[in-house]
Amino acid sequence: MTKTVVAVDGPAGSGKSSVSKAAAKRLGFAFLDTGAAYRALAWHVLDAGADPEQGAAVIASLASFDYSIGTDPDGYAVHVGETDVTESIREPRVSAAVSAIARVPEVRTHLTELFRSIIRDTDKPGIIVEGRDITTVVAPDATARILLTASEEARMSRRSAELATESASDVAIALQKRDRADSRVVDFMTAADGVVTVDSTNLNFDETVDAVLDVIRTSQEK
Ligand SMILES: Nc1ncnc2c1ncn2[C@@H]1O[C@H](COP(=O)(O)OP(=O)(O)O)[C@@H](O)[C@H]1O
Ligand SMILES: Nc1ccn([C@@H]2O[C@H](COP(=O)(O)OP(=O)(O)O)[C@@H](O)[C@H]2O)c(=O)n1
Repeated sequence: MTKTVVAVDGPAGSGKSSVSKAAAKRLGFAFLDTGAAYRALAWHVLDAGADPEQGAAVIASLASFDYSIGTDPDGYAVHVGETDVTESIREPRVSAAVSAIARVPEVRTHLTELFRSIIRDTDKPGIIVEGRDITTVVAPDATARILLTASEEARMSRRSAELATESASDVAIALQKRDRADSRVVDFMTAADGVVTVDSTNLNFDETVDAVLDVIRTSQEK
């Protein structure tokens, strides 16, 4: 049986991770959070005391980047070497550093290869892969390709509801800044040819999961 690959892209806070995870659980599929890898590399660069703005230092750190991530949608751990970084990669200092390392072409090539090998190796009937360039670069031949969007206002209020320790305005500013920096590298605000847009602005969580499952079902029938 051929493996179903589902590619999901979109801006920060659009629901990529939570919605993809829920859809993967419903389908018995694996789930891959590619943003976690970019975050883990940013963590690794900071941990080594290197400057994430220095492309050469970031490229040099790839050699010692011993990364692993689980693909179980019920819970996955992210490791760099022996260190469990599942929680620490969500810290604001990592979020603030990640766009700088993500714009280095050598980083993108390295991580794209890693994602493709994880997709190849999964033993589940399918995998949902979410990020910024999955529909266009990592898996342009995916069975289903989805751009998950939501208004900036909805994305910011969802994200600030999650991060109780920070003020809503700090979260909003950081999110806008990261989206702006990221969209200079990859276009995740407009759907490429053949990519289906799911706008979750006026959908609740379950309705968004259902909309994504519908797109997957329709693509599998083709
Ligand atoms: N349609 C929706 N309606 C309400 N809340 C949502 C919806 N989709 C996602 N969320 C919530 O928004 C927050 C951000 O979602 P997340 O999956 O982390 O986004 P992303 O991975 O795109 O950054 C999460 O708390 C999630 O539960
Ligand atoms: N496919 C991807 C995924 C993430 N990224 C980068 O990784 C960062 C973190 O991604 P994420 O998906 O964890 O971010 P959130 O949208 O969940 O906050 C993004 O801000 C991008 O800089 C990327 O460049 N390409």
